[in-house]
Amino acid sequence: MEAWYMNETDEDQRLPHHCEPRQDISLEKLSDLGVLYWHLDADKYETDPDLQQIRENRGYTYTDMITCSPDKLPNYEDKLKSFFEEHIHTDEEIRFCLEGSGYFDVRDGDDKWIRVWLKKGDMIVLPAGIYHRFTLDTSNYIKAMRLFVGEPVWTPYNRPQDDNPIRKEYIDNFFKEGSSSVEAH
Ligand SMILES: CSCCC(=O)/C(O)=C/O
Ligand SMILES: [Fe+2]
Repeated sequence: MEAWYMNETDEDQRLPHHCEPRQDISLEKLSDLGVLYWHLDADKYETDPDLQQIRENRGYTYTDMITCSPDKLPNYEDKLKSFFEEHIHTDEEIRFCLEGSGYFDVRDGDDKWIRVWLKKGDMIVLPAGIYHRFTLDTSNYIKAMRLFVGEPVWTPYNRPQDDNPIRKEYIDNFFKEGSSSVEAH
């Protein structure tokens, strides 16, 4: 997994959008934003004890698969457009990349975009309430496992969501005085 601050030019969203010079982001910085990461064996996902352990620890009872590519995803253009609208969810968004790759963009505490490049074997958790979006990269292909606690609710709430209780809870947990990420700096 690689992550970096984005340049916010109008270039194609599928390009990397590195700053010049590039500004890489550590896993620690991502965890300060509530973003969790593991690298697992994507070829063993059906029997992998490490994946099983994460599912048990975090209560991920539901799984399904999504393939995003022009020929595999129904309503491809509309779906990709809506994935790239900045939004939050009221639950975690959990994705485990089994094939291909794609970009999850998340906002940091200063409202800057961090681009997280998810590749085969990478598993990411975006916390409820974090502003984010998704795009394919130039490979135009990702197959991912989607995990969820209980019955899935995929509803996106597009920005602005400043009065949404889940957004407020996210801010309180990660950016208010006394929260773990603020104390760490
Ligand atoms: C590779 S999963 C597609 C993106 C998605 O499901 C989502 O909800 C983005 O926010
Ligand atoms: Fe999302």
